[in-house]
Amino acid sequence: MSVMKTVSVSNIEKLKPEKYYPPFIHHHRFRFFKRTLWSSIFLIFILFFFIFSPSPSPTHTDWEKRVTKSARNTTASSFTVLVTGAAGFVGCHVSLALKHRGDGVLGLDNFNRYYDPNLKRARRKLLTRAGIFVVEGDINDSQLLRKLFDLVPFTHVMHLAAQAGVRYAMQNPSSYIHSNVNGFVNLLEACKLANPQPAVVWASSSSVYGLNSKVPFSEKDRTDQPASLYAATKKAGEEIAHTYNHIYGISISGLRFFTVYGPWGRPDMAYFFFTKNILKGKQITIFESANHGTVARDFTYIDDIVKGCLSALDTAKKSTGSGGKKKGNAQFRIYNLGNTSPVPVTELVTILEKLLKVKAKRKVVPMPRNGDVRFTHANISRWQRELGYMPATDLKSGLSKFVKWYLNFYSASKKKSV
Ligand SMILES: O=C(O)[C@H]1O[C@H](OP(=O)(O)OP(=O)(O)OC[C@H]2O[C@@H](n3ccc(=O)[nH]c3=O)[C@H](O)[C@@H]2O)[C@H](O)[C@@H](O)[C@@H]1O
Repeated sequence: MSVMKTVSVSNIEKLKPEKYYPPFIHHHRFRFFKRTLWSSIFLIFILFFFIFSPSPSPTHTDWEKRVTKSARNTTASSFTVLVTGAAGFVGCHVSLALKHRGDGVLGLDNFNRYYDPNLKRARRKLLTRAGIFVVEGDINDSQLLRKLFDLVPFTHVMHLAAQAGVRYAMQNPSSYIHSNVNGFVNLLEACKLANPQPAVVWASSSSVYGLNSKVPFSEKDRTDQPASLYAATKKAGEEIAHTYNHIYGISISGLRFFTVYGPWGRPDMAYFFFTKNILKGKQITIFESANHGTVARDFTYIDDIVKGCLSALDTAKKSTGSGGKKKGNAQFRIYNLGNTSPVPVTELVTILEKLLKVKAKRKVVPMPRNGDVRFTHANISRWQRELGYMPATDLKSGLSKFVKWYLNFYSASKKKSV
């Protein structure tokens, strides 16, 4: 008002177009400007968020749907199987075979870094294509296991998750206890409480025969002199399995695998890294026993092992307990799954040389004290008699299939990375 008084009318006329505003209007304009600015910034931020944020992670219900869909079987008489270690070598093959014949399969794998996780992820791609969902998680995670058992009434658990490898046990002993002892107990705890209780088929190892010298190894032979911590944890697994069978009525079948090899195999195994090194022109170290003695293995081809696993699942009887209570004696079995035809490691190298058409740079050294045993040889009469199967693949044919896969897989990955 005071301003109005001191300014003449003609001056006012002049001032108007020059935008004279009283102070309160100035104040409003400034607030309005500030608000608009902040709203625009906010809007831009929201826009950016929607445009550039990664696609939303699946909701919990999506995850549950994937779990139940994957585990759905095609006929009422087929199985619903939880396969632990599904992204592993044997796990991947067994999962595919089960799905192929109409069983519902849910995979579980922790994708650890013991060997190249890219290979595990490539195996997972195969499984996904076949309609198998692999849950990324550890068998030590009780909450996760409980959730899976709540969602799916598994009829069977094919337990193949483990810390594998004989020699690595000297570098990382606790990983063997973590997976092969703690993990196994944790899984059996979940099976014990499940309703219905599933029948469990799991992978033990030929290494439980340890320092035994009587061949071929029979399931009736002693298994109390393991040569490695790996073997000791597998032996512990067999005893733990017996306890859960005895107290809780879980039907359990242990399969003693004999040096399994084949396509999609494990890079930590000799046949695999020998192939890699022979192709690269690198030296390979071949162990020999005392007095230039032969070191040999009863190498068993993956397809034969898969058939062994499936026949063990097919002949597994139901568990008798429920909700942690035993209602009667349950089935307890152990089988050797071997080829029953041991081959010296030197011979394995000769076969690889022929298949790869490259001469290996061999260095023969005395077998270090690393947990390895001199030889393995399976007596498989029980497998034949009770599961009705005989392995059908000799080392030469099996390695030929492996080499074909190896060359294909790694030349394809190389092309992709270029
Ligand atoms: O059958 C089994 O129970 C076991 O078979 C394999 O263990 P292994 O038989 O020792 O297989 P590799 O590690 O592939 O060794 C095969 C042979 O090559 C020999 N070898 C290994 C490494 C090397 O540098 N040089 C060498 O001569 C070993 O002494 C052995 O005789 C697996 O690694 C174990 O996980 C499995 O449980």
